Amino acid sequence: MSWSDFQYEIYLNGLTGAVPRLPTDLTRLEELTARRLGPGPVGYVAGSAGDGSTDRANRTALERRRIVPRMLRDVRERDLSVSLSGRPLPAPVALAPVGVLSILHPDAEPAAARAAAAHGIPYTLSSASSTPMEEVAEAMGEGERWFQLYWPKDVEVARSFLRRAKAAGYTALVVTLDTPLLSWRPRDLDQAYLPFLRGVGTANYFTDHAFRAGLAKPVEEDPQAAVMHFVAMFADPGKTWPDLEFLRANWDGPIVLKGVLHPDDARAAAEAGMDGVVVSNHGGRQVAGAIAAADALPAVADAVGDRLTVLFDSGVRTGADIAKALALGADGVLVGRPYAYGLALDGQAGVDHVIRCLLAELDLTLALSGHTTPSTLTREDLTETPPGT
Ligand SMILES: Cc1cc2nc3c(=O)[nH]c(=O)nc-3n(C[C@H](O)[C@H](O)[C@H](O)COP(=O)(O)O)c2cc1C
Ligand SMILES: O=C(O)C(=O)c1ccccc1
Repeated sequence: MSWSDFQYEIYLNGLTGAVPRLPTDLTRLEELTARRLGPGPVGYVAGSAGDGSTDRANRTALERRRIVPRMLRDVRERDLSVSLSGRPLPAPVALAPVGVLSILHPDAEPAAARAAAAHGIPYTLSSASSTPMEEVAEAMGEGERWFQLYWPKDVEVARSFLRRAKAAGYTALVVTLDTPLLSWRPRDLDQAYLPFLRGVGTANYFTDHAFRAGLAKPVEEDPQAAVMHFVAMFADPGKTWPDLEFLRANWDGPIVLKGVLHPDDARAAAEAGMDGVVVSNHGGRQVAGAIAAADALPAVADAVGDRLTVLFDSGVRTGADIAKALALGADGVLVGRPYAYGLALDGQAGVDHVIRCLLAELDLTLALSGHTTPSTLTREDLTETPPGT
């Protein structure tokens, strides 16, 4: 079975007049979602920080890199599987943590988790999910189960989350560093729309005994106060590098730091005993004016690629984008908004569609560029068009 069999499946279905329910060019999903959903939810998902310049730069930085295909290399047999920190994966792709998915579809996180599990692709559950982590863990099946931690101010809640995640069978911890505060997001500000203030994205907190212990009244009696407590404690702008010892001491699996853009921060992650980094600017949602993630990737890969697993996200929309990220030094990529739109448009089937499109296109991109495995892609396979041309 090859990932690109999906291509033939689509053509064969076409013989009976059927066409795919969603477009196979995933860059079209945002516009379709915008037509389907209200302006609040779509603004929240599609929006980004400030003037949107980093969001756009993420795409431009990938588009400026062009693949230089090689010919006559026998590409009949291909294998997309990789090993990340010694764990085998069927392809160098995972679903990024995206909080509050119930604003997009009632089936929310469990649907995304099931779609990923059906392909053996890791799903990263956000701390700010609309469904408690235990319930989503069930939906993830027996493969990898990644949990993303927003590192709370309250150390008891942090401890409790790590304990619960371990008990629920999560295999890796993804700690997001770039969101100690929520950024300036004009699309949300102009609509006065924030999901948490409407009680979405708090499921892990409201079910947590340590969180509940910090409330004057039970959540059920004063939900508004519970929401305000969540907003005040879900992240901590006071944390510094030595605090990572707490995570190492309280989590005995792999730890990946998400939101690293400077090679010195990547080196600090290695020195702190971390297992990996995600080169990411949070899909342009945090620092408007930040470096494009693809522009930051090569220096981080050079600094720690031999010591840490280097993952990448922010701007991946096509199989070719994945190939480019791998060529720039990533071991794997996370995909954010595309699967969120897939969920919004067609629930679990929509997420399945997004995964199949990305992996089929990656398989074909590799083959047509002269590769049979992700591991042979290097910077030599890319050219870079100077900015502004
Ligand atoms: C609606 C939305 C919610 C997000 N929630 C989280 C989150 O809870 N935790 C986190 O670490 N990242 C979160 N992210 C960032 C993604 O994990 C990822 O870094 C980003 O979406 C990648 O960029 P892309 O959307 O261009 O693929 C969120 C992104 C979006 C669009
Ligand atoms: O919106 C986001 O980008 C995000 O990361 C987030 C932060 C807090 C709660 C839910 C999602």
